Amino acid sequence: MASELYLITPPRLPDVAAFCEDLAAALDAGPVACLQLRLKDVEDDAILRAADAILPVCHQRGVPLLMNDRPDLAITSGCDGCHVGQSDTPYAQARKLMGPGAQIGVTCKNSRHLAMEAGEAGADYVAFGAFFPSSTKDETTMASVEVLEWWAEMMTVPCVAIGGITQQNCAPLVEAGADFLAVINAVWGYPDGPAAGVRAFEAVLKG
Ligand SMILES: Cc1ncc(COP(=O)(O)OP(=O)(O)O)c(N)n1
Ligand SMILES: Cc1nc(C(=O)O)sc1CCOP(=O)(O)O
Ligand SMILES: [Mg+2]
Repeated sequence: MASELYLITPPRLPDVAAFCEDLAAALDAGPVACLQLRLKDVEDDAILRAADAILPVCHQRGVPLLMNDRPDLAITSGCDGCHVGQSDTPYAQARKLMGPGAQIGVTCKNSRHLAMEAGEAGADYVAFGAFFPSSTKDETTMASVEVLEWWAEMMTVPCVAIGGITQQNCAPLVEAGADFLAVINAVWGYPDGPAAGVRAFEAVLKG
């Protein structure tokens, strides 16, 4: 069983140019399956400027960029897809806006029902979490490893695990069958820098 790294940006990017240097180093350090641009409480203009700078860094390395929350901004900025939560644009509307070629994922917390609904509707992945307390996001629903095991055994739609995941605690999620581990702080806040954070995940994930 193999899991891949799904990287998410920090929630604020005060210096986008400096972030792009860190991002390039991180993507060059080891395998990253995709990047999600997740800026919270930030003006649309700033999100679009960030996407403009980040997109070439990703695409030069063959890494798709997904926009969090906002399929409309995903389209404007040329992102490859988007991630929507249960309080965001509904999946069906996101798909209608972005079209069949976009990669669209849906937050399903710890709910088999939400995941089956999203999977049947055509989501490219379902996301379960939070598996551990997160220093990035306070308000989360805790998820169990069992929901991952059940999904991985029963379904073919890929599943993402998120929430407080680190190089040290991710092994049970990998064993449970998570296709992707979505990570913020364990890479961007890694003591030796983001590139070292990606390398540390690579070492764990390749077993
Ligand atoms: C891969 C992935 N999984 C879950 C989330 C959380 O989405 P949501 O519940 O909409 O919360 P916010 O991220 O918008 O705060 C995610 N972004 N990515
Ligand atoms: C964005 C997000 N969504 C979550 C959920 O449970 O749906 S947890 C989370 C934060 C993930 O960041 P970190 O890897 O730093 O914990
Ligand atoms: Mg959201």
